[in-house]
Amino acid sequence: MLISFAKMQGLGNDFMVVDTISQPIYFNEAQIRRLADRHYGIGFDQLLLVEAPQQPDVDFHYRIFNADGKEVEQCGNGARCLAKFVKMMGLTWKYKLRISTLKGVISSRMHKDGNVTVEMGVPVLSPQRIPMRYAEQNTEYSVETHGIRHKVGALSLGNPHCVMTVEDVSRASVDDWGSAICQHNIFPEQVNVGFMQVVERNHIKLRVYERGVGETLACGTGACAAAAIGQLQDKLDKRVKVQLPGGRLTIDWEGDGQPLYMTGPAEFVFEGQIEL
Ligand SMILES: N[C@H](CCC[C@H](N)C(=O)O)C(=O)O
Repeated sequence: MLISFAKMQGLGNDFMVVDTISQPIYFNEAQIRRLADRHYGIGFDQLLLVEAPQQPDVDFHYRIFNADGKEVEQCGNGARCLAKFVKMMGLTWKYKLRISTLKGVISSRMHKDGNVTVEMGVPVLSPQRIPMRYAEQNTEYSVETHGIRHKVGALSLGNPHCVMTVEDVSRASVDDWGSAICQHNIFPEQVNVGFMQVVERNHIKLRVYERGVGETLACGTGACAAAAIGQLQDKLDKRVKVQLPGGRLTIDWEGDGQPLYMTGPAEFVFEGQIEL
């Protein structure tokens, strides 16, 4: 069976995007892993499936699968690419969309300069709902791996994130510490691990070890998590420029109980077909 897809990327975080409205298709974990392979397959960090809405006042439903084949709850860079994809493919004429995911509804707005702003929802801070095995909610938690006690902030944007502050991101042990913390038993569903360097109160550098992928060039929900955790720890202001290896996002957050807004680019790379 030939499947049409688009390859897209948001600051180098790359995606295979499939319209499953006009071509109803499902992929099992093994197929996703094969397609994600950068030698034997198409190569991507996440697979995004665009589906018809499952509830009123929503334009599309959107399913997200990491390169390891597992379905996850949210993807920020993917949401910007999806907004551009549905417009490009003529699935909508709208510039503002409401998009449901596994854990909630987000909304996107496309700007004339091609950038997309996504309202990413209200971050969840209670440990039990991240989920994280900690009784009390705090702005900082200790997570010990390899005899090192890491201090991290943690929250959920539908998907779980923790963020540590480092002096210099270019020297952070992203792979070693990232994989150890990601699989730490304090996070029953694993976790995305951010390494944040505070340059100024409105500017950070960030690298992210993503659950189910490893380090990516950019992570939209990771940028949101770092901006919010940095604000909660009184290190950052309400608007933060987040410099990731793949490029820059702007994150706005009015504080606890309010939604996060992420603004950045979304690029179409190529369209193709693949035999499943
Ligand atoms: N790896 C993440 C999903 C993708 C998030 C990222 N690509 C983004 O832009 O938010 C997780 O397992 O929760």
